[in-house]
Amino acid sequence: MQYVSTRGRAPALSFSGAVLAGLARDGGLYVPERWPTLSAGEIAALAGLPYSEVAFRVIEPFVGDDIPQDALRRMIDGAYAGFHHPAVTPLVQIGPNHFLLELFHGATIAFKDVAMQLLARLMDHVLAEKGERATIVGATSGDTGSAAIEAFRGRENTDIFILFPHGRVSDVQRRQMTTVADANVHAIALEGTFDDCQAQVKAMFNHLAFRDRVHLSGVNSINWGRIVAQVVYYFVAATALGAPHRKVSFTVPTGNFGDIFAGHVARQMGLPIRTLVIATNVNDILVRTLETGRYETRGVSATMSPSMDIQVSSNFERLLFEATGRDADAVTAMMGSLSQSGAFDVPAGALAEIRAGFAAGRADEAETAAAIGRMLREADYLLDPHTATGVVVAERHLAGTAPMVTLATAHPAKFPDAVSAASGRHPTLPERLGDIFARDERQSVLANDRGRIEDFILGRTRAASLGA
Ligand SMILES: Cc1ncc(COP(=O)(O)O)c(C=O)c1O
Ligand SMILES: N[C@@H](CCOP(=O)(O)O)C(=O)O
Repeated sequence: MQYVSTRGRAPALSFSGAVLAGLARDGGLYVPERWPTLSAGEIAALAGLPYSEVAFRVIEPFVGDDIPQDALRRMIDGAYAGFHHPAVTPLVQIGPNHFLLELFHGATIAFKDVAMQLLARLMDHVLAEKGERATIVGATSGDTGSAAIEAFRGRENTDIFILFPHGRVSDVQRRQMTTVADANVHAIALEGTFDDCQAQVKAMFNHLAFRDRVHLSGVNSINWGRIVAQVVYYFVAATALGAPHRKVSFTVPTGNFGDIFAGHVARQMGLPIRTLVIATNVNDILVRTLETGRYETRGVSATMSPSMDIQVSSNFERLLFEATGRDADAVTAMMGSLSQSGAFDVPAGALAEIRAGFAAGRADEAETAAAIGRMLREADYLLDPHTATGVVVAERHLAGTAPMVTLATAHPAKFPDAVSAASGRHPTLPERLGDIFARDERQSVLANDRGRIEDFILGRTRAASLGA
């Protein structure tokens, strides 16, 4: 399987190449040259299998002969052995036709662990095969960073630098990043927003001399390795609810559009998904885009679901590529307009295509808080604020016979202040994180300046000497 860039001007790469590259050299995102499909029989056979077996069957067609099958199996088994629930991503019913897919049973109690645990193993494998080291950079609004640090800490072949918006993540999220003592881990509090962090990461990728010198690689959902691992749980949930014999809908709390794009991939592979519902907080650029056809950035507002306080939603580029019939020139023009003027218009045909497969809705702060309180009273279930936005929006789309699965993307204890204010109940941190407030913190506060960030990385990465 080869991977092509959404901007059409970077060389096609193998699976390993796309995973190591992160962002394509033309600024685009890698997607497979075609979608592998599973037949209805193959999908039906997934029901009830262990999570890691489903993962192998879903991921293997994207890898092909690039990684030996036994090595891929070992990495998948290792990635999910450490989860704290036997089902890895269990389903919980919260209403007559409404289910939560709990994605927070990994080490850092957010959905990012599901993909990051595998991505770290894939990268380690590929780097070891090549005898290389890499410098990993990532931008986080709180959850990607902690999951990435946990997955890459202490690994010999990688140094990891995570940029998070100074003062805009929860205390638990920050401490998950700043209390890790391993020498290859660097937590950078950037003076800016998440969008600034993400823009700096992309700028470093587009600074080719720096990129090559430090063997830059990325762990955000711009990396195809993240998306492919997230496709798996759509199959797990849908087959548990009767797919392929009946359709299932999903509501996805959305920011960077990686998680819901994974749902789109599952559908392209043959999983009968009725609707993919995009749920946002008041940072609702995607909802406005579906309503008006114009993608237009505005100032970002701080909310009780900070991981979704995002304006530039990276993976939407992958959907635009799909919806324009893989027209790389059209995508390049839209992304050019976005970086120049902060906006672009989605062509009418592409917009119709997107609207056919996706719905979208926003939940404001009051609605989100009310949902947290109500779910505790009615279902004795404590939602985290991101999941709560999903529940609010999902409830508007429950009509019909297809079961609705809302992705529960984080554990409420990651956001204790917001959750206790909304519900009156203080969520308890799982025991494995119990000492997080007793550990020493280590972070570097940096200005929002690419030169300063690159100097910081050059002074600390072990990959630079190899690439110099
Ligand atoms: C808890 C939580 N929910 C939802 C999201 C949004 O996911 P995505 O960026 O894949 O759209 C994020 C951040 O990515 C998150 O950390
Ligand atoms: N909400 C995310 C933002 C980055 O998303 P990613 O999926 O592209 O890594 C976070 O928690 O950091």
